[in-house]
Amino acid sequence: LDLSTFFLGRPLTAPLMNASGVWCNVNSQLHALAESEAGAMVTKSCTLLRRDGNPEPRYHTLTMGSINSMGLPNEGHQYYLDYAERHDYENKPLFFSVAGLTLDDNLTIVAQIQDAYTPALLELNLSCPNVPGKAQIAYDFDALDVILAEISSAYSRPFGVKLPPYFDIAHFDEVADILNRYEKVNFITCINSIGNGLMIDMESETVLIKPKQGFGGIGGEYVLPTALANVNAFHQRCPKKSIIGCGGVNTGEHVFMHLLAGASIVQVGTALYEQGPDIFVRLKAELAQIMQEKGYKTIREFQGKLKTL
Ligand SMILES: C=Cc1c(C(=O)O)[nH]c(=O)[nH]c1=O
Repeated sequence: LDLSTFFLGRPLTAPLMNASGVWCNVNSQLHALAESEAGAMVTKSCTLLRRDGNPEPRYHTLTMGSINSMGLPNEGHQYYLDYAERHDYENKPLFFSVAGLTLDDNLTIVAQIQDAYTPALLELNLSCPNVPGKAQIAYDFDALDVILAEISSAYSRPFGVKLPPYFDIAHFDEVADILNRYEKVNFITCINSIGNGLMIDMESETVLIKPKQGFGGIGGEYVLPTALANVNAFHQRCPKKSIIGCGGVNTGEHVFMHLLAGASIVQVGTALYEQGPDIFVRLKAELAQIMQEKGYKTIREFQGKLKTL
């Protein structure tokens, strides 16, 4: 039974990795991911300089997922470049997430990744919903076009984008048209959290997190249908690009659904946050069990083969 998958010519031991921001802020967490059964891993989205992020409480577990308004806390881009230098790329590929606060910051960080000759793969995060006063780039289609043009000319290697969820077919069409104009964008990670949800504590009649009057990104089981739709929408519209699925994954069935919808790799966020890196052992076993029952020997046999009625 072959759970391995190929991504940009690289064999991965499993089509599983963390979602950026989860279990990947500091070296101890990155080391744990490197030692885990995940087939790849990604660093926390970084800014030019270190950030404390938003005031706490800024993450809360919900019955079917999570709400977060972390505010982009990270150790600054150099910290992750230092990690990328030490990472064992024979063990598993490393993705490097960047979420600069300005276009210039993004260009500065990307230039330094370029100069570092690191084998890490750039995942440009265009979808952070939690930096007060900063609208998501990927919801501003002109800004999206500009940043892709700028990064494409500043960065000589293929890269990927981390997108927020879209909820309108016209938006899938328009964003895919923009992405397809950039052949250097050779993977798309769908989805980031569903921005600016709100949950309430009945006993205290209060919001659950401190930042932004309680508004935060929603993750976990709640977002699975939206995540699958975005994976499939971009899989259909961007045939020359690979899709990395993210959103709502907590079982082998969820992994199978993301792969069937068109994902090549599946990221785990909320469930990883709650259960830790051992989750990859369980997800691999559950996916293998499902493939066994269905008579699939490799992921290629069903990947992207979602049927319609
Ligand atoms: C990079 C910031 C992000 C954050 C954050 O640091 O608040 N939370 C998310 O759910 N998605 C993000 O992209």
